[in-house]
Amino acid sequence: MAIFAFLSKKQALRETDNIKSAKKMLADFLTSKQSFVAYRLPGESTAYSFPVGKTEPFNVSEFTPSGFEKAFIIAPFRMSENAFALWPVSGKSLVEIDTSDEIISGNQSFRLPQERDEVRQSYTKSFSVIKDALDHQVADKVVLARRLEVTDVPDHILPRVFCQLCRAYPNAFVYFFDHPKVGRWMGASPESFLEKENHTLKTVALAATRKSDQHSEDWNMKELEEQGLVSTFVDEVLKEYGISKYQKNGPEPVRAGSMIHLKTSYEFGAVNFANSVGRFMQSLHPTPAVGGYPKDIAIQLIEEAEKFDRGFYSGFLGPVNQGEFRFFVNIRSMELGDDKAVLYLGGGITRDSKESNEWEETRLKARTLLSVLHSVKQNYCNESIHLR
Ligand SMILES: C=C(O[C@@H]1C=C(C(=O)O)C=C[C@H]1O)C(=O)O
Repeated sequence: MAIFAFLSKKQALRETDNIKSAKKMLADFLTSKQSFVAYRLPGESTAYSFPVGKTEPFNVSEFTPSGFEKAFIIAPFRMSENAFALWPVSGKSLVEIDTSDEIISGNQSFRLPQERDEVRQSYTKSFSVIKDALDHQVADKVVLARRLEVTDVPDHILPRVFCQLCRAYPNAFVYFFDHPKVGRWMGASPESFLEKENHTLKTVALAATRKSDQHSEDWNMKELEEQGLVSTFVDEVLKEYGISKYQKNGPEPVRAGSMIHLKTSYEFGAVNFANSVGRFMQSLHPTPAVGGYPKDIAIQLIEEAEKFDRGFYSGFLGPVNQGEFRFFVNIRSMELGDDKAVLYLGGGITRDSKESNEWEETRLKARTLLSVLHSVKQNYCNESIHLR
C-alpha cells in the first residue's frame, strides 16, 4: 500500500482496479479517430466505455439478446431504416471509466439565448400543419420536433461535457458515441424504451412536461390525455402479443432535470417473448411519447410537418449484456460534428395545445444539454454558447 501513499484515494483505486479517467480515455479516442461508445446507466455511479470493432446493420425485428451479446444497439426513429450493433474490438471488453474528476461550477446562472425569428416562424408553420390535422380528427396526438444548432463546440470539450452530464443527471441514461457509419451523438435520456432484467421486461409510458417549480398544481386534462394516450398504446401492443397479466403503476410525476413528466411503469414476463422480442420492439417503437397516436398516421404527419430527418433522435439505444438489455429512448440528445452541436427537441401536440406553450416547452427541454454545454464552455473556453 505504501507505494500509493502519494496518490489520492481515487488515483490509488484507479491504479489497483484499473479504472480509467473518462476524460482521458474519450479524449484519446477522439484524437486517434477511434470509434467508441461510452455510457452510464441511470442511478449507477460507474460509467463504461469501449473501442468499437465489429459493426453490423440489422433490422430491429431480428433482435434477440443472445444474437447481440455484448453489443451496444443504436436504432433510428424510422423503422424502415437499419439499426446498428456495435461490438468492442475483439479481445477488449468494457472498461470502467471515472467521470468524477471533472467537477466544475454549477449552471444555475444559465439563461437560454433568444432564437432567430426564422427559427420561431418555421416552428409556427410546422405546428399549424399538425394542429390542422388534429382539428380534423386525423389523429389524436403528434409529437413535433425541431432542431437547435449551437456553434463553436470544439472536440476537446466533449469528454468534459459527457462527465458533466453524468454528474448533473444521475437518473438519466447518459451516453456518447462516435462511429463513421452512425455519427457522433451525446445525450442524457430520462426515458426507458424496453429493459430486460432477470426474466422480466419493463417499459414506461412517459409524457407531459412541466417546469419542476410548477409541480404543486394538479395535472390538467390536456396533460393527462397526452400521457394517457401513451399508456393506451402500450396496453394495446401488450394485448396484441397476448400479454394479459402485467403490472402497471402510475401515472406518477417524475423529475428530469428542470422538468417533471408523468410516468406509468409496466412490468411483464419475458418468457412470453422467446424469439419475438425484436418484433415486439418493432411494434412498440415509436410509442406516442415520441411519435403519436395512431402510430402510422402520426409518423406520416411528422414527415410532412418536420423539414428534416430525425436520424437517431427519438430512436432507442443501449447495451446488451449476459442475455439482458437496457434500451432508452434517444431524447435530450444532440448530434455532434464540424465544431457544432445540433439539439433535437420535441413535444406532444394534442387538440388542446397552444403554440406558444409548446414552443416554450421545446426551449425548456433544450436546457438539459445547453446548461451543461454552457458551464463547460464558460470554465474551459471562457465564453458562452452561441446559437445559430
Ligand atoms: C420528445 C421529447 O420528449 C418526450 C415528450 C414529452 C412531452 O411531450 O411532454 C415528455 C417526455 C418525452 O416522452 C423530447 O424531449 O424531445
